[in-house]
Amino acid sequence: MEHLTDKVALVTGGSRGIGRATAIALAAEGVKVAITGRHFDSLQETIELLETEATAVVCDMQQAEDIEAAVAHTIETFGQIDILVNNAGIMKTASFMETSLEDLREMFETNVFGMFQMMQQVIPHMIDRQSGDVVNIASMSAVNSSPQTAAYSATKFAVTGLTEGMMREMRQHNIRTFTINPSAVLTDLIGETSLDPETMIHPEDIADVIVSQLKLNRRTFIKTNQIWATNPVQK
Ligand SMILES: NC(=O)C1=CN([C@@H]2O[C@H](COP(=O)(O)OP(=O)(O)OC[C@H]3O[C@@H](n4cnc5c(N)ncnc54)[C@H](O)[C@@H]3O)[C@@H](O)[C@H]2O)C=CC1
Ligand SMILES: CC(=O)C(C)=O
Repeated sequence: MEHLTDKVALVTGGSRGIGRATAIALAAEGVKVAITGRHFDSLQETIELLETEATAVVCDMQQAEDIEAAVAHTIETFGQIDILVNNAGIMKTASFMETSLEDLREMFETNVFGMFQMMQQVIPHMIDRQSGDVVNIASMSAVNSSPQTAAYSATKFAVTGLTEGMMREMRQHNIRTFTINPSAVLTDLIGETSLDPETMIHPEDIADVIVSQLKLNRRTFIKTNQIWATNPVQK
């Protein structure tokens, strides 16, 4: 297994949920962490939980200049980026006929275009160093689409396509790319559910999967996974 100590990670959407749990888990491994999000105060709350060198940058994934600045800040602060965790995302649910074009656009802006721009900013640094790990959070909604989530699913199917093609181009540079497909995780994004929270996946479980995959010997990686709750029960 690889050690992650002294590597540098940039985690988007680090203010809560899966992003915060991932930042905490990476920090516990000795990784230096930069987190991004839209609100300074909630980013600061995460920073206080990190037992490592850490920095926070306000960055709206819908703004290209914010993404550029966040990457520049991370490189200035830590000198490199070894691990990019593309986690920031939004979900708006509605029946197909009630889905507005505006909501579809907003989800694509954050979940796909933001991720695309973040990768285009970070990957050149990884190519220069002939090493790097990109972790893209897709979803089980990238595998199956369902009533009420056609538009969200479309963004996550797009994440899969974007990620796989990029991965096939970049592995010649020793850049590993992991697509993570969780089913329902207990976070603000999922909101109220009919499931007993204790039986759902918790954000820390996803963080554990990410850390364990990153620790694999660099000659190998898990291209895509599917993370399910073992026995989700109704409340
Ligand atoms: N919670 C769930 O059941 C599942 C979530 N996912 C994915 O996991 C990722 C993280 O979601 P959760 O932690 O569950 O949600 P969350 O709502 O708790 O956290 C989302 C994070 O993304 C950030 N974010 C949203 N829009 C942004 C923008 N325009 N610019 C910058 N940051 C922005 C938020 O501020 C927050 O930090 C998302 O990509 C989501 O689609 C995937 C499968 C299941
Ligand atoms: C929210 C989400 O992406 C699920 C339940 O797969």
